[in-house]
Amino acid sequence: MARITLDHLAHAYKANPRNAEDYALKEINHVWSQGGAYALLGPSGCGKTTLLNIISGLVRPTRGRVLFDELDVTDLSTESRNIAQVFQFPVVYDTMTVRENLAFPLKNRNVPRDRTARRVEEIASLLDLTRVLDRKASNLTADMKQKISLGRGLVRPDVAAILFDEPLTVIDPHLKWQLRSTLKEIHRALDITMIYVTHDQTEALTFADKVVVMHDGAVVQTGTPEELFERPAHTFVGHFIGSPGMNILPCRVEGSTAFVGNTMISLRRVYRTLSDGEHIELGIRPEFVRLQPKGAGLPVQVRRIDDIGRARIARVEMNGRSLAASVPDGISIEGREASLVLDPKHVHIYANGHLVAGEANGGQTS
Ligand SMILES: Nc1ncnc2c1ncn2[C@@H]1O[C@H](COP(=O)(O)OP(=O)(O)OP(=O)(O)O)[C@@H](O)[C@H]1O
Repeated sequence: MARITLDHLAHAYKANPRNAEDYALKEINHVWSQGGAYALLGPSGCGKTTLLNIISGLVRPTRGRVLFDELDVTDLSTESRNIAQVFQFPVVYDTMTVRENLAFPLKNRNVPRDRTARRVEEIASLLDLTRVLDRKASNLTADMKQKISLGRGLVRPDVAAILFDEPLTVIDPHLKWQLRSTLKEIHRALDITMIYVTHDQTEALTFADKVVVMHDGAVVQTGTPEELFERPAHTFVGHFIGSPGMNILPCRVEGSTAFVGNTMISLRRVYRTLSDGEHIELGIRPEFVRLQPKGAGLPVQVRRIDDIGRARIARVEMNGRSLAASVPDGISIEGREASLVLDPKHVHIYANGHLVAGEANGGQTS
């Protein structure tokens, strides 16, 4: 079990990288605490697998170091790093029984037979595999085989960390939600550092205590699911997390007022530091925007209203830009013209994509 430190880590697949665009992974400094449950979340191509492969030792970084506790492992092979990995597709021995498959990583390391047997029973019970322990793996479904792969990853109690690379890809959708919460329970039971790579926000937010969001080769925010929702540090995080994602509107800001077109929006904070050359945007989640009949607020045109069970969401348009808003109970809109009212507590201001803290009216940054 280990704390994992990424120290000035960067990676370029091309030789002699010159500028930021040449790097698949831009410089990262990060500490994964011992025993933490982390998700590495981002769209395809953002560099997740590259980072995971650097931690596991499959890829040597162009720059920087990887430390497991105090030990520099940058030049150590995957085998000597003492980590377990679970991949997208099952890695099982078809000719062996489920019990033999689960025992394999322990047998390989000469763990005594009675300890192996106890651990296999424990892991099988956590993954609900007990009833198939003596069946041959070859006869099982892809779901079951992937559970065995998960079990093989989890069975060694002494690993520095377990790395999961999109482990639920082959799992049947109706079993996915169940396995997601099972993995979370397993993390609590085993106290091992776990890093879970996914492009699926639901998987990341269910599994992880801390989510590391990547975009275009860089970490744009590390935070709890609540922090990512309440205070996205980058417009990408606002847009990528949430369903629907955060509304982003170009604006102009003067002190504590934002101007979106001709509409003035009062802000809770004061923004004195924005400079002229920066691209300024206002971000607010649909949950904090109310659709109202035409009147005060941002003038919009309603395209449609979706009933998503727990709420009604309006899809609206403003100057060719699509936005989403909540529809309060009892509101009915005649025709297409309507207004949006923003809750100032949840309005964020971004400069060139990055959150600007602003100052509270008392003069403190917040
Ligand atoms: N072996 C390689 N050689 C050259 N470029 C690579 C190599 N592996 C990945 N890349 C590039 O590095 C970037 C990051 O890829 P990476 O696979 O790490 O992203 P990812 O977020 O894991 O995406 P996915 O979920 O699709 O695997 C991409 O632009 C990809 O094309």
